[in-house]
Amino acid sequence: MDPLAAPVPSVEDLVASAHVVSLPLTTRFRGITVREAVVFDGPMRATEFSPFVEYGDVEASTWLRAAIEFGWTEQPPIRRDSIRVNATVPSVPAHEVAGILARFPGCRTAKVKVAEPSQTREDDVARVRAVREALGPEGRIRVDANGGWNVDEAEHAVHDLAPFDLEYVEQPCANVEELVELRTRIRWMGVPIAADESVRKAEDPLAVARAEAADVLVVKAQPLGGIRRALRILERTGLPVVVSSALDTSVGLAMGARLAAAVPELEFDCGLGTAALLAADVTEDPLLPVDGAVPVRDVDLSPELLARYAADRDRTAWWLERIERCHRLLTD
Ligand SMILES: O=C(O)CCC(=O)C1=CC=C[C@@H](O)[C@@H]1C(=O)O
Ligand SMILES: [Mg+2]
Repeated sequence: MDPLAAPVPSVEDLVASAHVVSLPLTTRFRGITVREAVVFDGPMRATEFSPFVEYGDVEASTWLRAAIEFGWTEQPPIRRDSIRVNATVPSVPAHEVAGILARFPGCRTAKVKVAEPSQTREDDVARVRAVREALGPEGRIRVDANGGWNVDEAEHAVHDLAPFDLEYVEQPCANVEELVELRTRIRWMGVPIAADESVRKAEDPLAVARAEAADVLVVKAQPLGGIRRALRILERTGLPVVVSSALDTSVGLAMGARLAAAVPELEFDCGLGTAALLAADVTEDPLLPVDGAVPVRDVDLSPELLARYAADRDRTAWWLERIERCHRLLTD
Protein backbone atom coordinates (compact mmCIF):
# COMPACT_ATOMS: atom_id res chain seq x y z
CA MET A 1 0.00 0.00 0.00
CA ASP A 2 1.41 3.36 -1.01
CA PRO A 3 1.63 5.60 2.08
CA LEU A 4 0.93 8.59 -0.17
CA ALA A 5 -2.32 7.15 -1.52
CA ALA A 6 -5.41 8.99 -0.28
CA PRO A 7 -8.29 6.81 1.01
CA VAL A 8 -10.56 6.06 -1.93
CA PRO A 9 -14.17 7.23 -1.52
CA SER A 10 -16.97 4.85 -2.50
CA VAL A 11 -17.85 4.69 -6.16
CA GLU A 12 -21.34 5.93 -5.23
CA ASP A 13 -19.81 9.07 -3.69
CA LEU A 14 -17.66 9.63 -6.75
CA VAL A 15 -20.49 9.19 -9.23
CA ALA A 16 -22.89 11.31 -7.16
CA SER A 17 -20.46 14.25 -7.25
CA ALA A 18 -19.43 13.87 -10.92
CA HIS A 19 -20.29 16.20 -13.79
CA VAL A 20 -19.24 15.13 -17.27
CA VAL A 21 -18.58 18.05 -19.59
CA SER A 22 -17.64 18.51 -23.20
CA LEU A 23 -15.82 21.81 -23.74
CA PRO A 24 -15.07 23.28 -27.18
CA LEU A 25 -11.47 24.42 -27.84
CA THR A 26 -10.61 27.69 -29.55
CA THR A 27 -7.99 25.94 -31.69
CA ARG A 28 -7.37 22.32 -32.60
CA PHE A 29 -4.84 20.89 -30.13
CA ARG A 30 -3.30 17.38 -30.15
CA GLY A 31 -5.90 16.36 -32.71
CA ILE A 32 -8.98 17.34 -30.72
CA THR A 33 -11.44 20.23 -30.96
CA VAL A 34 -13.52 19.29 -27.91
CA ARG A 35 -12.14 18.47 -24.45
CA GLU A 36 -14.17 15.97 -22.43
CA ALA A 37 -13.61 15.96 -18.68
CA VAL A 38 -15.24 15.00 -15.41
CA VAL A 39 -15.28 17.49 -12.57
CA PHE A 40 -16.33 16.49 -9.06
CA ASP A 41 -17.73 18.54 -6.18
CA GLY A 42 -15.20 17.09 -3.73
CA PRO A 43 -15.62 17.55 0.02
CA MET A 44 -12.45 19.70 0.17
CA ARG A 45 -12.64 21.40 -3.23
CA ALA A 46 -13.65 20.88 -6.85
CA THR A 47 -11.43 18.36 -8.59
CA GLU A 48 -10.97 16.86 -12.05
CA PHE A 49 -10.58 13.51 -13.81
CA SER A 50 -9.73 13.94 -17.49
CA PRO A 51 -7.48 11.26 -18.95
CA PHE A 52 -7.61 11.51 -22.74
CA VAL A 53 -10.28 9.23 -24.18
CA GLU A 54 -7.83 6.86 -25.88
CA TYR A 55 -6.03 5.99 -22.62
CA GLY A 56 -6.55 2.53 -21.12
CA ASP A 57 -7.98 1.99 -17.65
CA VAL A 58 -4.68 1.32 -15.86
CA GLU A 59 -3.23 4.64 -17.01
CA ALA A 60 -6.54 6.44 -16.40
CA SER A 61 -6.79 5.06 -12.85
CA THR A 62 -3.65 7.02 -11.95
CA TRP A 63 -5.50 10.19 -13.03
CA LEU A 64 -8.44 9.17 -10.80
CA ARG A 65 -6.06 8.79 -7.87
CA ALA A 66 -4.95 12.38 -8.45
CA ALA A 67 -8.55 13.62 -8.65
CA ILE A 68 -9.39 11.95 -5.35
CA GLU A 69 -6.30 13.27 -3.59
CA PHE A 70 -7.05 16.85 -4.66
CA GLY A 71 -10.78 16.82 -3.96
CA TRP A 72 -10.87 14.71 -0.86
CA THR A 73 -7.71 15.57 1.14
CA GLU A 74 -5.70 18.45 2.62
CA GLN A 75 -2.95 19.73 0.31
CA PRO A 76 0.75 20.22 1.07
CA PRO A 77 1.82 23.75 2.06
CA ILE A 78 2.37 26.28 -0.72
CA ARG A 79 5.48 28.40 -1.25
CA ARG A 80 4.05 30.94 -3.74
CA ASP A 81 0.60 32.22 -4.59
CA SER A 82 0.98 32.93 -8.28
CA ILE A 83 2.65 30.91 -11.05
CA ARG A 84 4.24 32.40 -14.15
CA VAL A 85 2.97 30.57 -17.22
CA ASN A 86 3.96 30.08 -20.83
CA ALA A 87 1.81 30.65 -23.87
CA THR A 88 1.02 27.35 -25.57
CA VAL A 89 1.14 27.52 -29.37
CA PRO A 90 -0.51 24.55 -31.15
CA SER A 91 0.82 23.41 -34.53
CA VAL A 92 -0.91 26.26 -36.36
CA PRO A 93 0.27 27.97 -39.57
CA ALA A 94 2.74 30.80 -38.90
CA HIS A 95 0.19 33.51 -39.75
CA GLU A 96 -2.02 32.37 -36.83
CA VAL A 97 0.74 32.68 -34.23
CA ALA A 98 0.11 36.31 -33.27
CA GLY A 99 -3.57 35.58 -32.66
CA ILE A 100 -2.71 32.65 -30.37
CA LEU A 101 -0.13 34.64 -28.40
CA ALA A 102 -2.68 37.41 -27.85
CA ARG A 103 -4.67 34.97 -25.71
CA PHE A 104 -1.78 34.80 -23.23
CA PRO A 105 -1.37 38.39 -22.01
CA GLY A 106 1.95 39.17 -20.36
CA CYS A 107 3.54 35.77 -21.07
CA ARG A 108 7.27 36.12 -21.77
CA THR A 109 7.63 32.42 -22.63
CA ALA A 110 6.00 30.42 -25.41
CA LYS A 111 5.90 26.69 -25.89
CA VAL A 112 5.52 25.79 -29.53
CA LYS A 113 4.26 22.45 -30.79
CA VAL A 114 6.44 20.94 -33.52
CA ALA A 115 6.87 17.60 -35.35
CA GLU A 116 3.19 17.30 -36.22
CA PRO A 117 3.13 14.24 -38.54
CA SER A 118 1.16 16.00 -41.30
CA GLN A 119 3.60 18.94 -41.42
CA THR A 120 7.18 19.61 -42.53
CA ARG A 121 10.27 20.96 -40.80
CA GLU A 122 9.75 24.18 -42.78
CA ASP A 123 6.33 24.54 -41.12
CA ASP A 124 7.99 24.19 -37.70
CA VAL A 125 10.70 26.71 -38.56
CA ALA A 126 8.13 29.20 -39.89
CA ARG A 127 6.01 28.86 -36.74
CA VAL A 128 8.96 29.26 -34.39
CA ARG A 129 10.22 32.24 -36.41
CA ALA A 130 6.80 33.88 -36.10
CA VAL A 131 6.88 33.33 -32.32
CA ARG A 132 10.37 34.84 -32.06
CA GLU A 133 9.24 37.87 -34.08
CA ALA A 134 6.21 38.33 -31.85
CA LEU A 135 8.04 37.89 -28.52
CA GLY A 136 11.16 39.81 -29.45
CA PRO A 137 14.69 38.95 -28.31
CA GLU A 138 13.79 38.86 -24.60
CA GLY A 139 11.12 36.18 -25.08
CA ARG A 140 11.81 32.58 -24.17
CA ILE A 141 10.89 29.85 -26.62
CA ARG A 142 10.63 26.13 -25.99
CA VAL A 143 9.42 23.56 -28.50
CA ASP A 144 7.56 20.30 -27.84
CA ALA A 145 7.81 17.43 -30.34
CA ASN A 146 5.80 14.89 -28.31
CA GLY A 147 8.34 12.21 -29.22
CA GLY A 148 7.66 12.71 -32.93
CA TRP A 149 11.25 12.60 -34.20
CA ASN A 150 13.84 9.84 -34.46
CA VAL A 151 17.34 10.82 -33.31
CA ASP A 152 18.52 12.01 -36.75
CA GLU A 153 15.36 14.01 -37.38
CA ALA A 154 15.63 15.56 -33.94
CA GLU A 155 19.27 16.50 -34.47
CA HIS A 156 18.44 18.20 -37.78
CA ALA A 157 15.40 19.94 -36.34
CA VAL A 158 17.31 21.26 -33.33
CA HIS A 159 20.00 22.47 -35.71
CA ASP A 160 17.38 24.39 -37.75
CA LEU A 161 15.53 25.76 -34.71
CA ALA A 162 18.52 26.64 -32.49
CA PRO A 163 19.08 30.02 -34.23
CA PHE A 164 15.78 31.14 -32.70
CA ASP A 165 17.35 30.59 -29.27
CA LEU A 166 15.59 27.69 -27.60
CA GLU A 167 15.12 27.43 -23.85
CA TYR A 168 14.76 23.66 -24.30
CA VAL A 169 13.32 21.01 -26.59
CA GLU A 170 10.62 18.90 -24.94
CA GLN A 171 10.38 15.17 -25.64
CA PRO A 172 12.14 15.33 -29.03
CA CYS A 173 12.22 11.52 -29.30
CA ALA A 174 9.94 8.87 -27.89
CA ASN A 175 12.18 6.77 -25.65
CA VAL A 176 14.86 7.27 -23.04
CA GLU A 177 17.69 5.67 -25.04
CA GLU A 178 17.02 8.03 -27.95
CA LEU A 179 16.99 11.01 -25.60
CA VAL A 180 20.37 9.98 -24.20
CA GLU A 181 21.83 9.64 -27.71
CA LEU A 182 20.39 12.97 -28.84
CA ARG A 183 21.56 14.73 -25.70
CA THR A 184 25.13 13.64 -26.45
CA ARG A 185 24.86 14.71 -30.09
CA ILE A 186 23.45 18.19 -29.46
CA ARG A 187 25.42 19.10 -26.38
CA TRP A 188 27.65 21.41 -28.43
CA MET A 189 24.60 23.42 -29.50
CA GLY A 190 23.71 24.19 -25.90
CA VAL A 191 20.02 23.28 -26.26
CA PRO A 192 18.73 21.45 -23.15
CA ILE A 193 16.30 18.52 -23.36
CA ALA A 194 13.11 18.27 -21.31
CA ALA A 195 11.27 14.98 -20.72
CA ASP A 196 7.48 14.84 -20.63
CA GLU A 197 6.01 11.53 -21.88
CA SER A 198 9.14 9.76 -20.57
CA VAL A 199 8.02 10.84 -17.11
CA ARG A 200 4.23 10.85 -17.21
CA LYS A 201 3.68 7.73 -19.33
CA ALA A 202 6.64 5.71 -18.06
CA GLU A 203 6.29 2.75 -15.73
CA ASP A 204 9.28 4.16 -13.90
CA PRO A 205 9.13 7.98 -13.94
CA LEU A 206 12.63 8.16 -12.44
CA ALA A 207 14.30 6.21 -15.26
CA VAL A 208 14.82 9.30 -17.39
CA ALA A 209 16.74 11.06 -14.61
CA ARG A 210 18.81 7.97 -13.79
CA ALA A 211 19.84 7.65 -17.45
CA GLU A 212 20.70 11.38 -17.54
CA ALA A 213 18.43 11.61 -20.57
CA ALA A 214 17.11 15.08 -19.79
CA ASP A 215 18.04 18.43 -18.24
CA VAL A 216 14.50 19.41 -17.22
CA LEU A 217 11.42 17.43 -16.17
CA VAL A 218 7.92 18.35 -17.26
CA VAL A 219 5.48 17.10 -14.64
CA LYS A 220 1.69 16.98 -14.66
CA ALA A 221 -0.33 16.32 -11.53
CA GLN A 222 -3.06 14.05 -12.92
CA PRO A 223 -0.88 11.62 -14.94
CA LEU A 224 1.54 11.23 -12.03
CA GLY A 225 -1.20 10.25 -9.59
CA GLY A 226 -1.46 13.55 -7.76
CA ILE A 227 0.46 16.35 -6.14
CA ARG A 228 2.17 14.30 -3.43
CA ARG A 229 3.43 11.67 -5.84
CA ALA A 230 4.66 14.29 -8.26
CA LEU A 231 6.52 16.06 -5.43
CA ARG A 232 8.11 12.79 -4.39
CA ILE A 233 9.33 12.12 -7.94
CA LEU A 234 10.86 15.59 -8.13
CA GLU A 235 12.53 15.19 -4.76
CA ARG A 236 14.20 12.01 -5.98
CA THR A 237 15.47 13.39 -9.28
CA GLY A 238 16.69 16.81 -8.20
CA LEU A 239 16.18 18.12 -11.77
CA PRO A 240 14.60 21.51 -12.50
CA VAL A 241 10.90 21.25 -13.19
CA VAL A 242 8.15 22.68 -15.37
CA VAL A 243 4.64 21.97 -14.12
CA SER A 244 2.26 21.64 -17.01
CA SER A 245 -1.41 21.00 -17.65
CA ALA A 246 -3.00 18.16 -19.54
CA LEU A 247 -5.29 20.63 -21.32
CA ASP A 248 -7.42 20.56 -18.19
CA THR A 249 -10.43 22.67 -17.29
CA SER A 250 -9.71 25.43 -14.76
CA VAL A 251 -10.24 22.83 -12.03
CA GLY A 252 -7.38 20.63 -13.22
CA LEU A 253 -5.32 23.78 -13.77
CA ALA A 254 -5.91 24.68 -10.12
CA MET A 255 -4.47 21.27 -9.21
CA GLY A 256 -1.44 21.97 -11.41
CA ALA A 257 -0.98 25.44 -9.94
CA ARG A 258 -1.14 23.95 -6.46
CA LEU A 259 1.61 21.49 -7.40
CA ALA A 260 3.70 24.31 -8.88
CA ALA A 261 3.17 26.28 -5.67
CA ALA A 262 4.48 23.42 -3.53
CA VAL A 263 7.65 22.74 -5.56
CA PRO A 264 10.73 23.92 -3.64
CA GLU A 265 12.29 25.70 -6.61
CA LEU A 266 10.58 26.91 -9.75
CA GLU A 267 12.96 28.54 -12.21
CA PHE A 268 10.93 27.96 -15.42
CA ASP A 269 7.53 29.28 -16.45
CA CYS A 270 4.85 26.59 -16.27
CA GLY A 271 2.46 25.20 -18.90
CA LEU A 272 -0.62 26.14 -16.90
CA GLY A 273 -2.07 28.88 -19.10
CA THR A 274 -4.10 26.51 -21.23
CA ALA A 275 -7.52 27.76 -20.11
CA ALA A 276 -6.81 30.24 -22.90
CA LEU A 277 -7.19 27.39 -25.42
CA LEU A 278 -10.68 26.51 -24.14
CA ALA A 279 -13.71 28.25 -25.64
CA ALA A 280 -15.72 27.32 -22.53
CA ASP A 281 -14.97 26.35 -18.94
CA VAL A 282 -16.72 25.00 -15.83
CA THR A 283 -16.37 28.15 -13.72
CA GLU A 284 -17.37 31.79 -14.09
CA ASP A 285 -13.87 32.77 -12.98
CA PRO A 286 -11.47 30.67 -15.08
CA LEU A 287 -7.76 30.34 -14.34
CA LEU A 288 -6.74 32.43 -17.33
CA PRO A 289 -3.28 33.99 -17.53
CA VAL A 290 -3.17 37.62 -16.35
CA ASP A 291 0.12 39.53 -16.55
CA GLY A 292 1.79 36.27 -17.54
CA ALA A 293 0.71 34.34 -14.44
CA VAL A 294 -2.14 32.32 -12.94
CA PRO A 295 -3.17 32.53 -9.28
CA VAL A 296 -2.95 29.57 -6.88
CA ARG A 297 -6.51 29.13 -5.67
CA ASP A 298 -9.50 26.81 -5.66
CA VAL A 299 -12.10 27.10 -8.38
CA ASP A 300 -15.88 27.30 -7.87
CA LEU A 301 -17.94 25.19 -10.26
CA SER A 302 -20.74 27.01 -12.05
CA PRO A 303 -23.99 24.96 -12.09
CA GLU A 304 -25.09 26.96 -15.10
CA LEU A 305 -21.94 26.20 -17.13
CA LEU A 306 -21.96 22.54 -16.04
CA ALA A 307 -25.49 22.29 -17.41
CA ARG A 308 -24.70 24.19 -20.59
CA TYR A 309 -21.64 22.08 -21.43
CA ALA A 310 -22.90 18.76 -20.05
CA ALA A 311 -21.84 15.85 -22.25
CA ASP A 312 -24.64 13.97 -23.99
CA ARG A 313 -26.15 10.80 -22.51
CA ASP A 314 -23.88 8.34 -24.27
CA ARG A 315 -20.67 10.18 -23.42
CA THR A 316 -21.78 10.69 -19.83
CA ALA A 317 -22.50 6.97 -19.49
CA TRP A 318 -19.09 6.19 -21.04
CA TRP A 319 -17.27 8.39 -18.50
CA LEU A 320 -19.22 7.09 -15.51
CA GLU A 321 -18.41 3.51 -16.53
CA ARG A 322 -14.77 4.51 -16.91
CA ILE A 323 -14.83 5.94 -13.39
CA GLU A 324 -16.30 2.67 -12.07
CA ARG A 325 -13.62 0.58 -13.80
CA CYS A 326 -10.81 2.86 -12.60
CA HIS A 327 -12.26 2.90 -9.10
CA ARG A 328 -12.19 -0.91 -9.12
CA LEU A 329 -8.51 -0.82 -10.13
CA LEU A 330 -7.73 1.48 -7.20
CA THR A 331 -9.61 -0.58 -4.63
CA ASP A 332 -8.98 -4.19 -5.72
O1 LIG B 1 2.74 22.71 -21.56
C1 LIG B 1 1.89 23.47 -22.04
O2 LIG B 1 2.19 24.61 -22.45
C2 LIG B 1 0.45 23.07 -22.14
C3 LIG B 1 0.13 21.63 -22.01
C4 LIG B 1 0.53 20.79 -23.18
O3 LIG B 1 1.25 21.21 -24.04
C5 LIG B 1 0.05 19.45 -23.29
C6 LIG B 1 -1.05 19.09 -22.60
C7 LIG B 1 -1.67 17.84 -22.80
C8 LIG B 1 -1.14 16.92 -23.61
C9 LIG B 1 0.07 17.10 -24.31
O4 LIG B 1 -0.01 16.75 -25.64
C10 LIG B 1 0.72 18.48 -24.19
C11 LIG B 1 2.20 18.20 -23.88
O5 LIG B 1 2.75 17.28 -24.47
O6 LIG B 1 2.87 18.83 -23.10
MG1 LIG C 1 4.81 17.76 -23.77
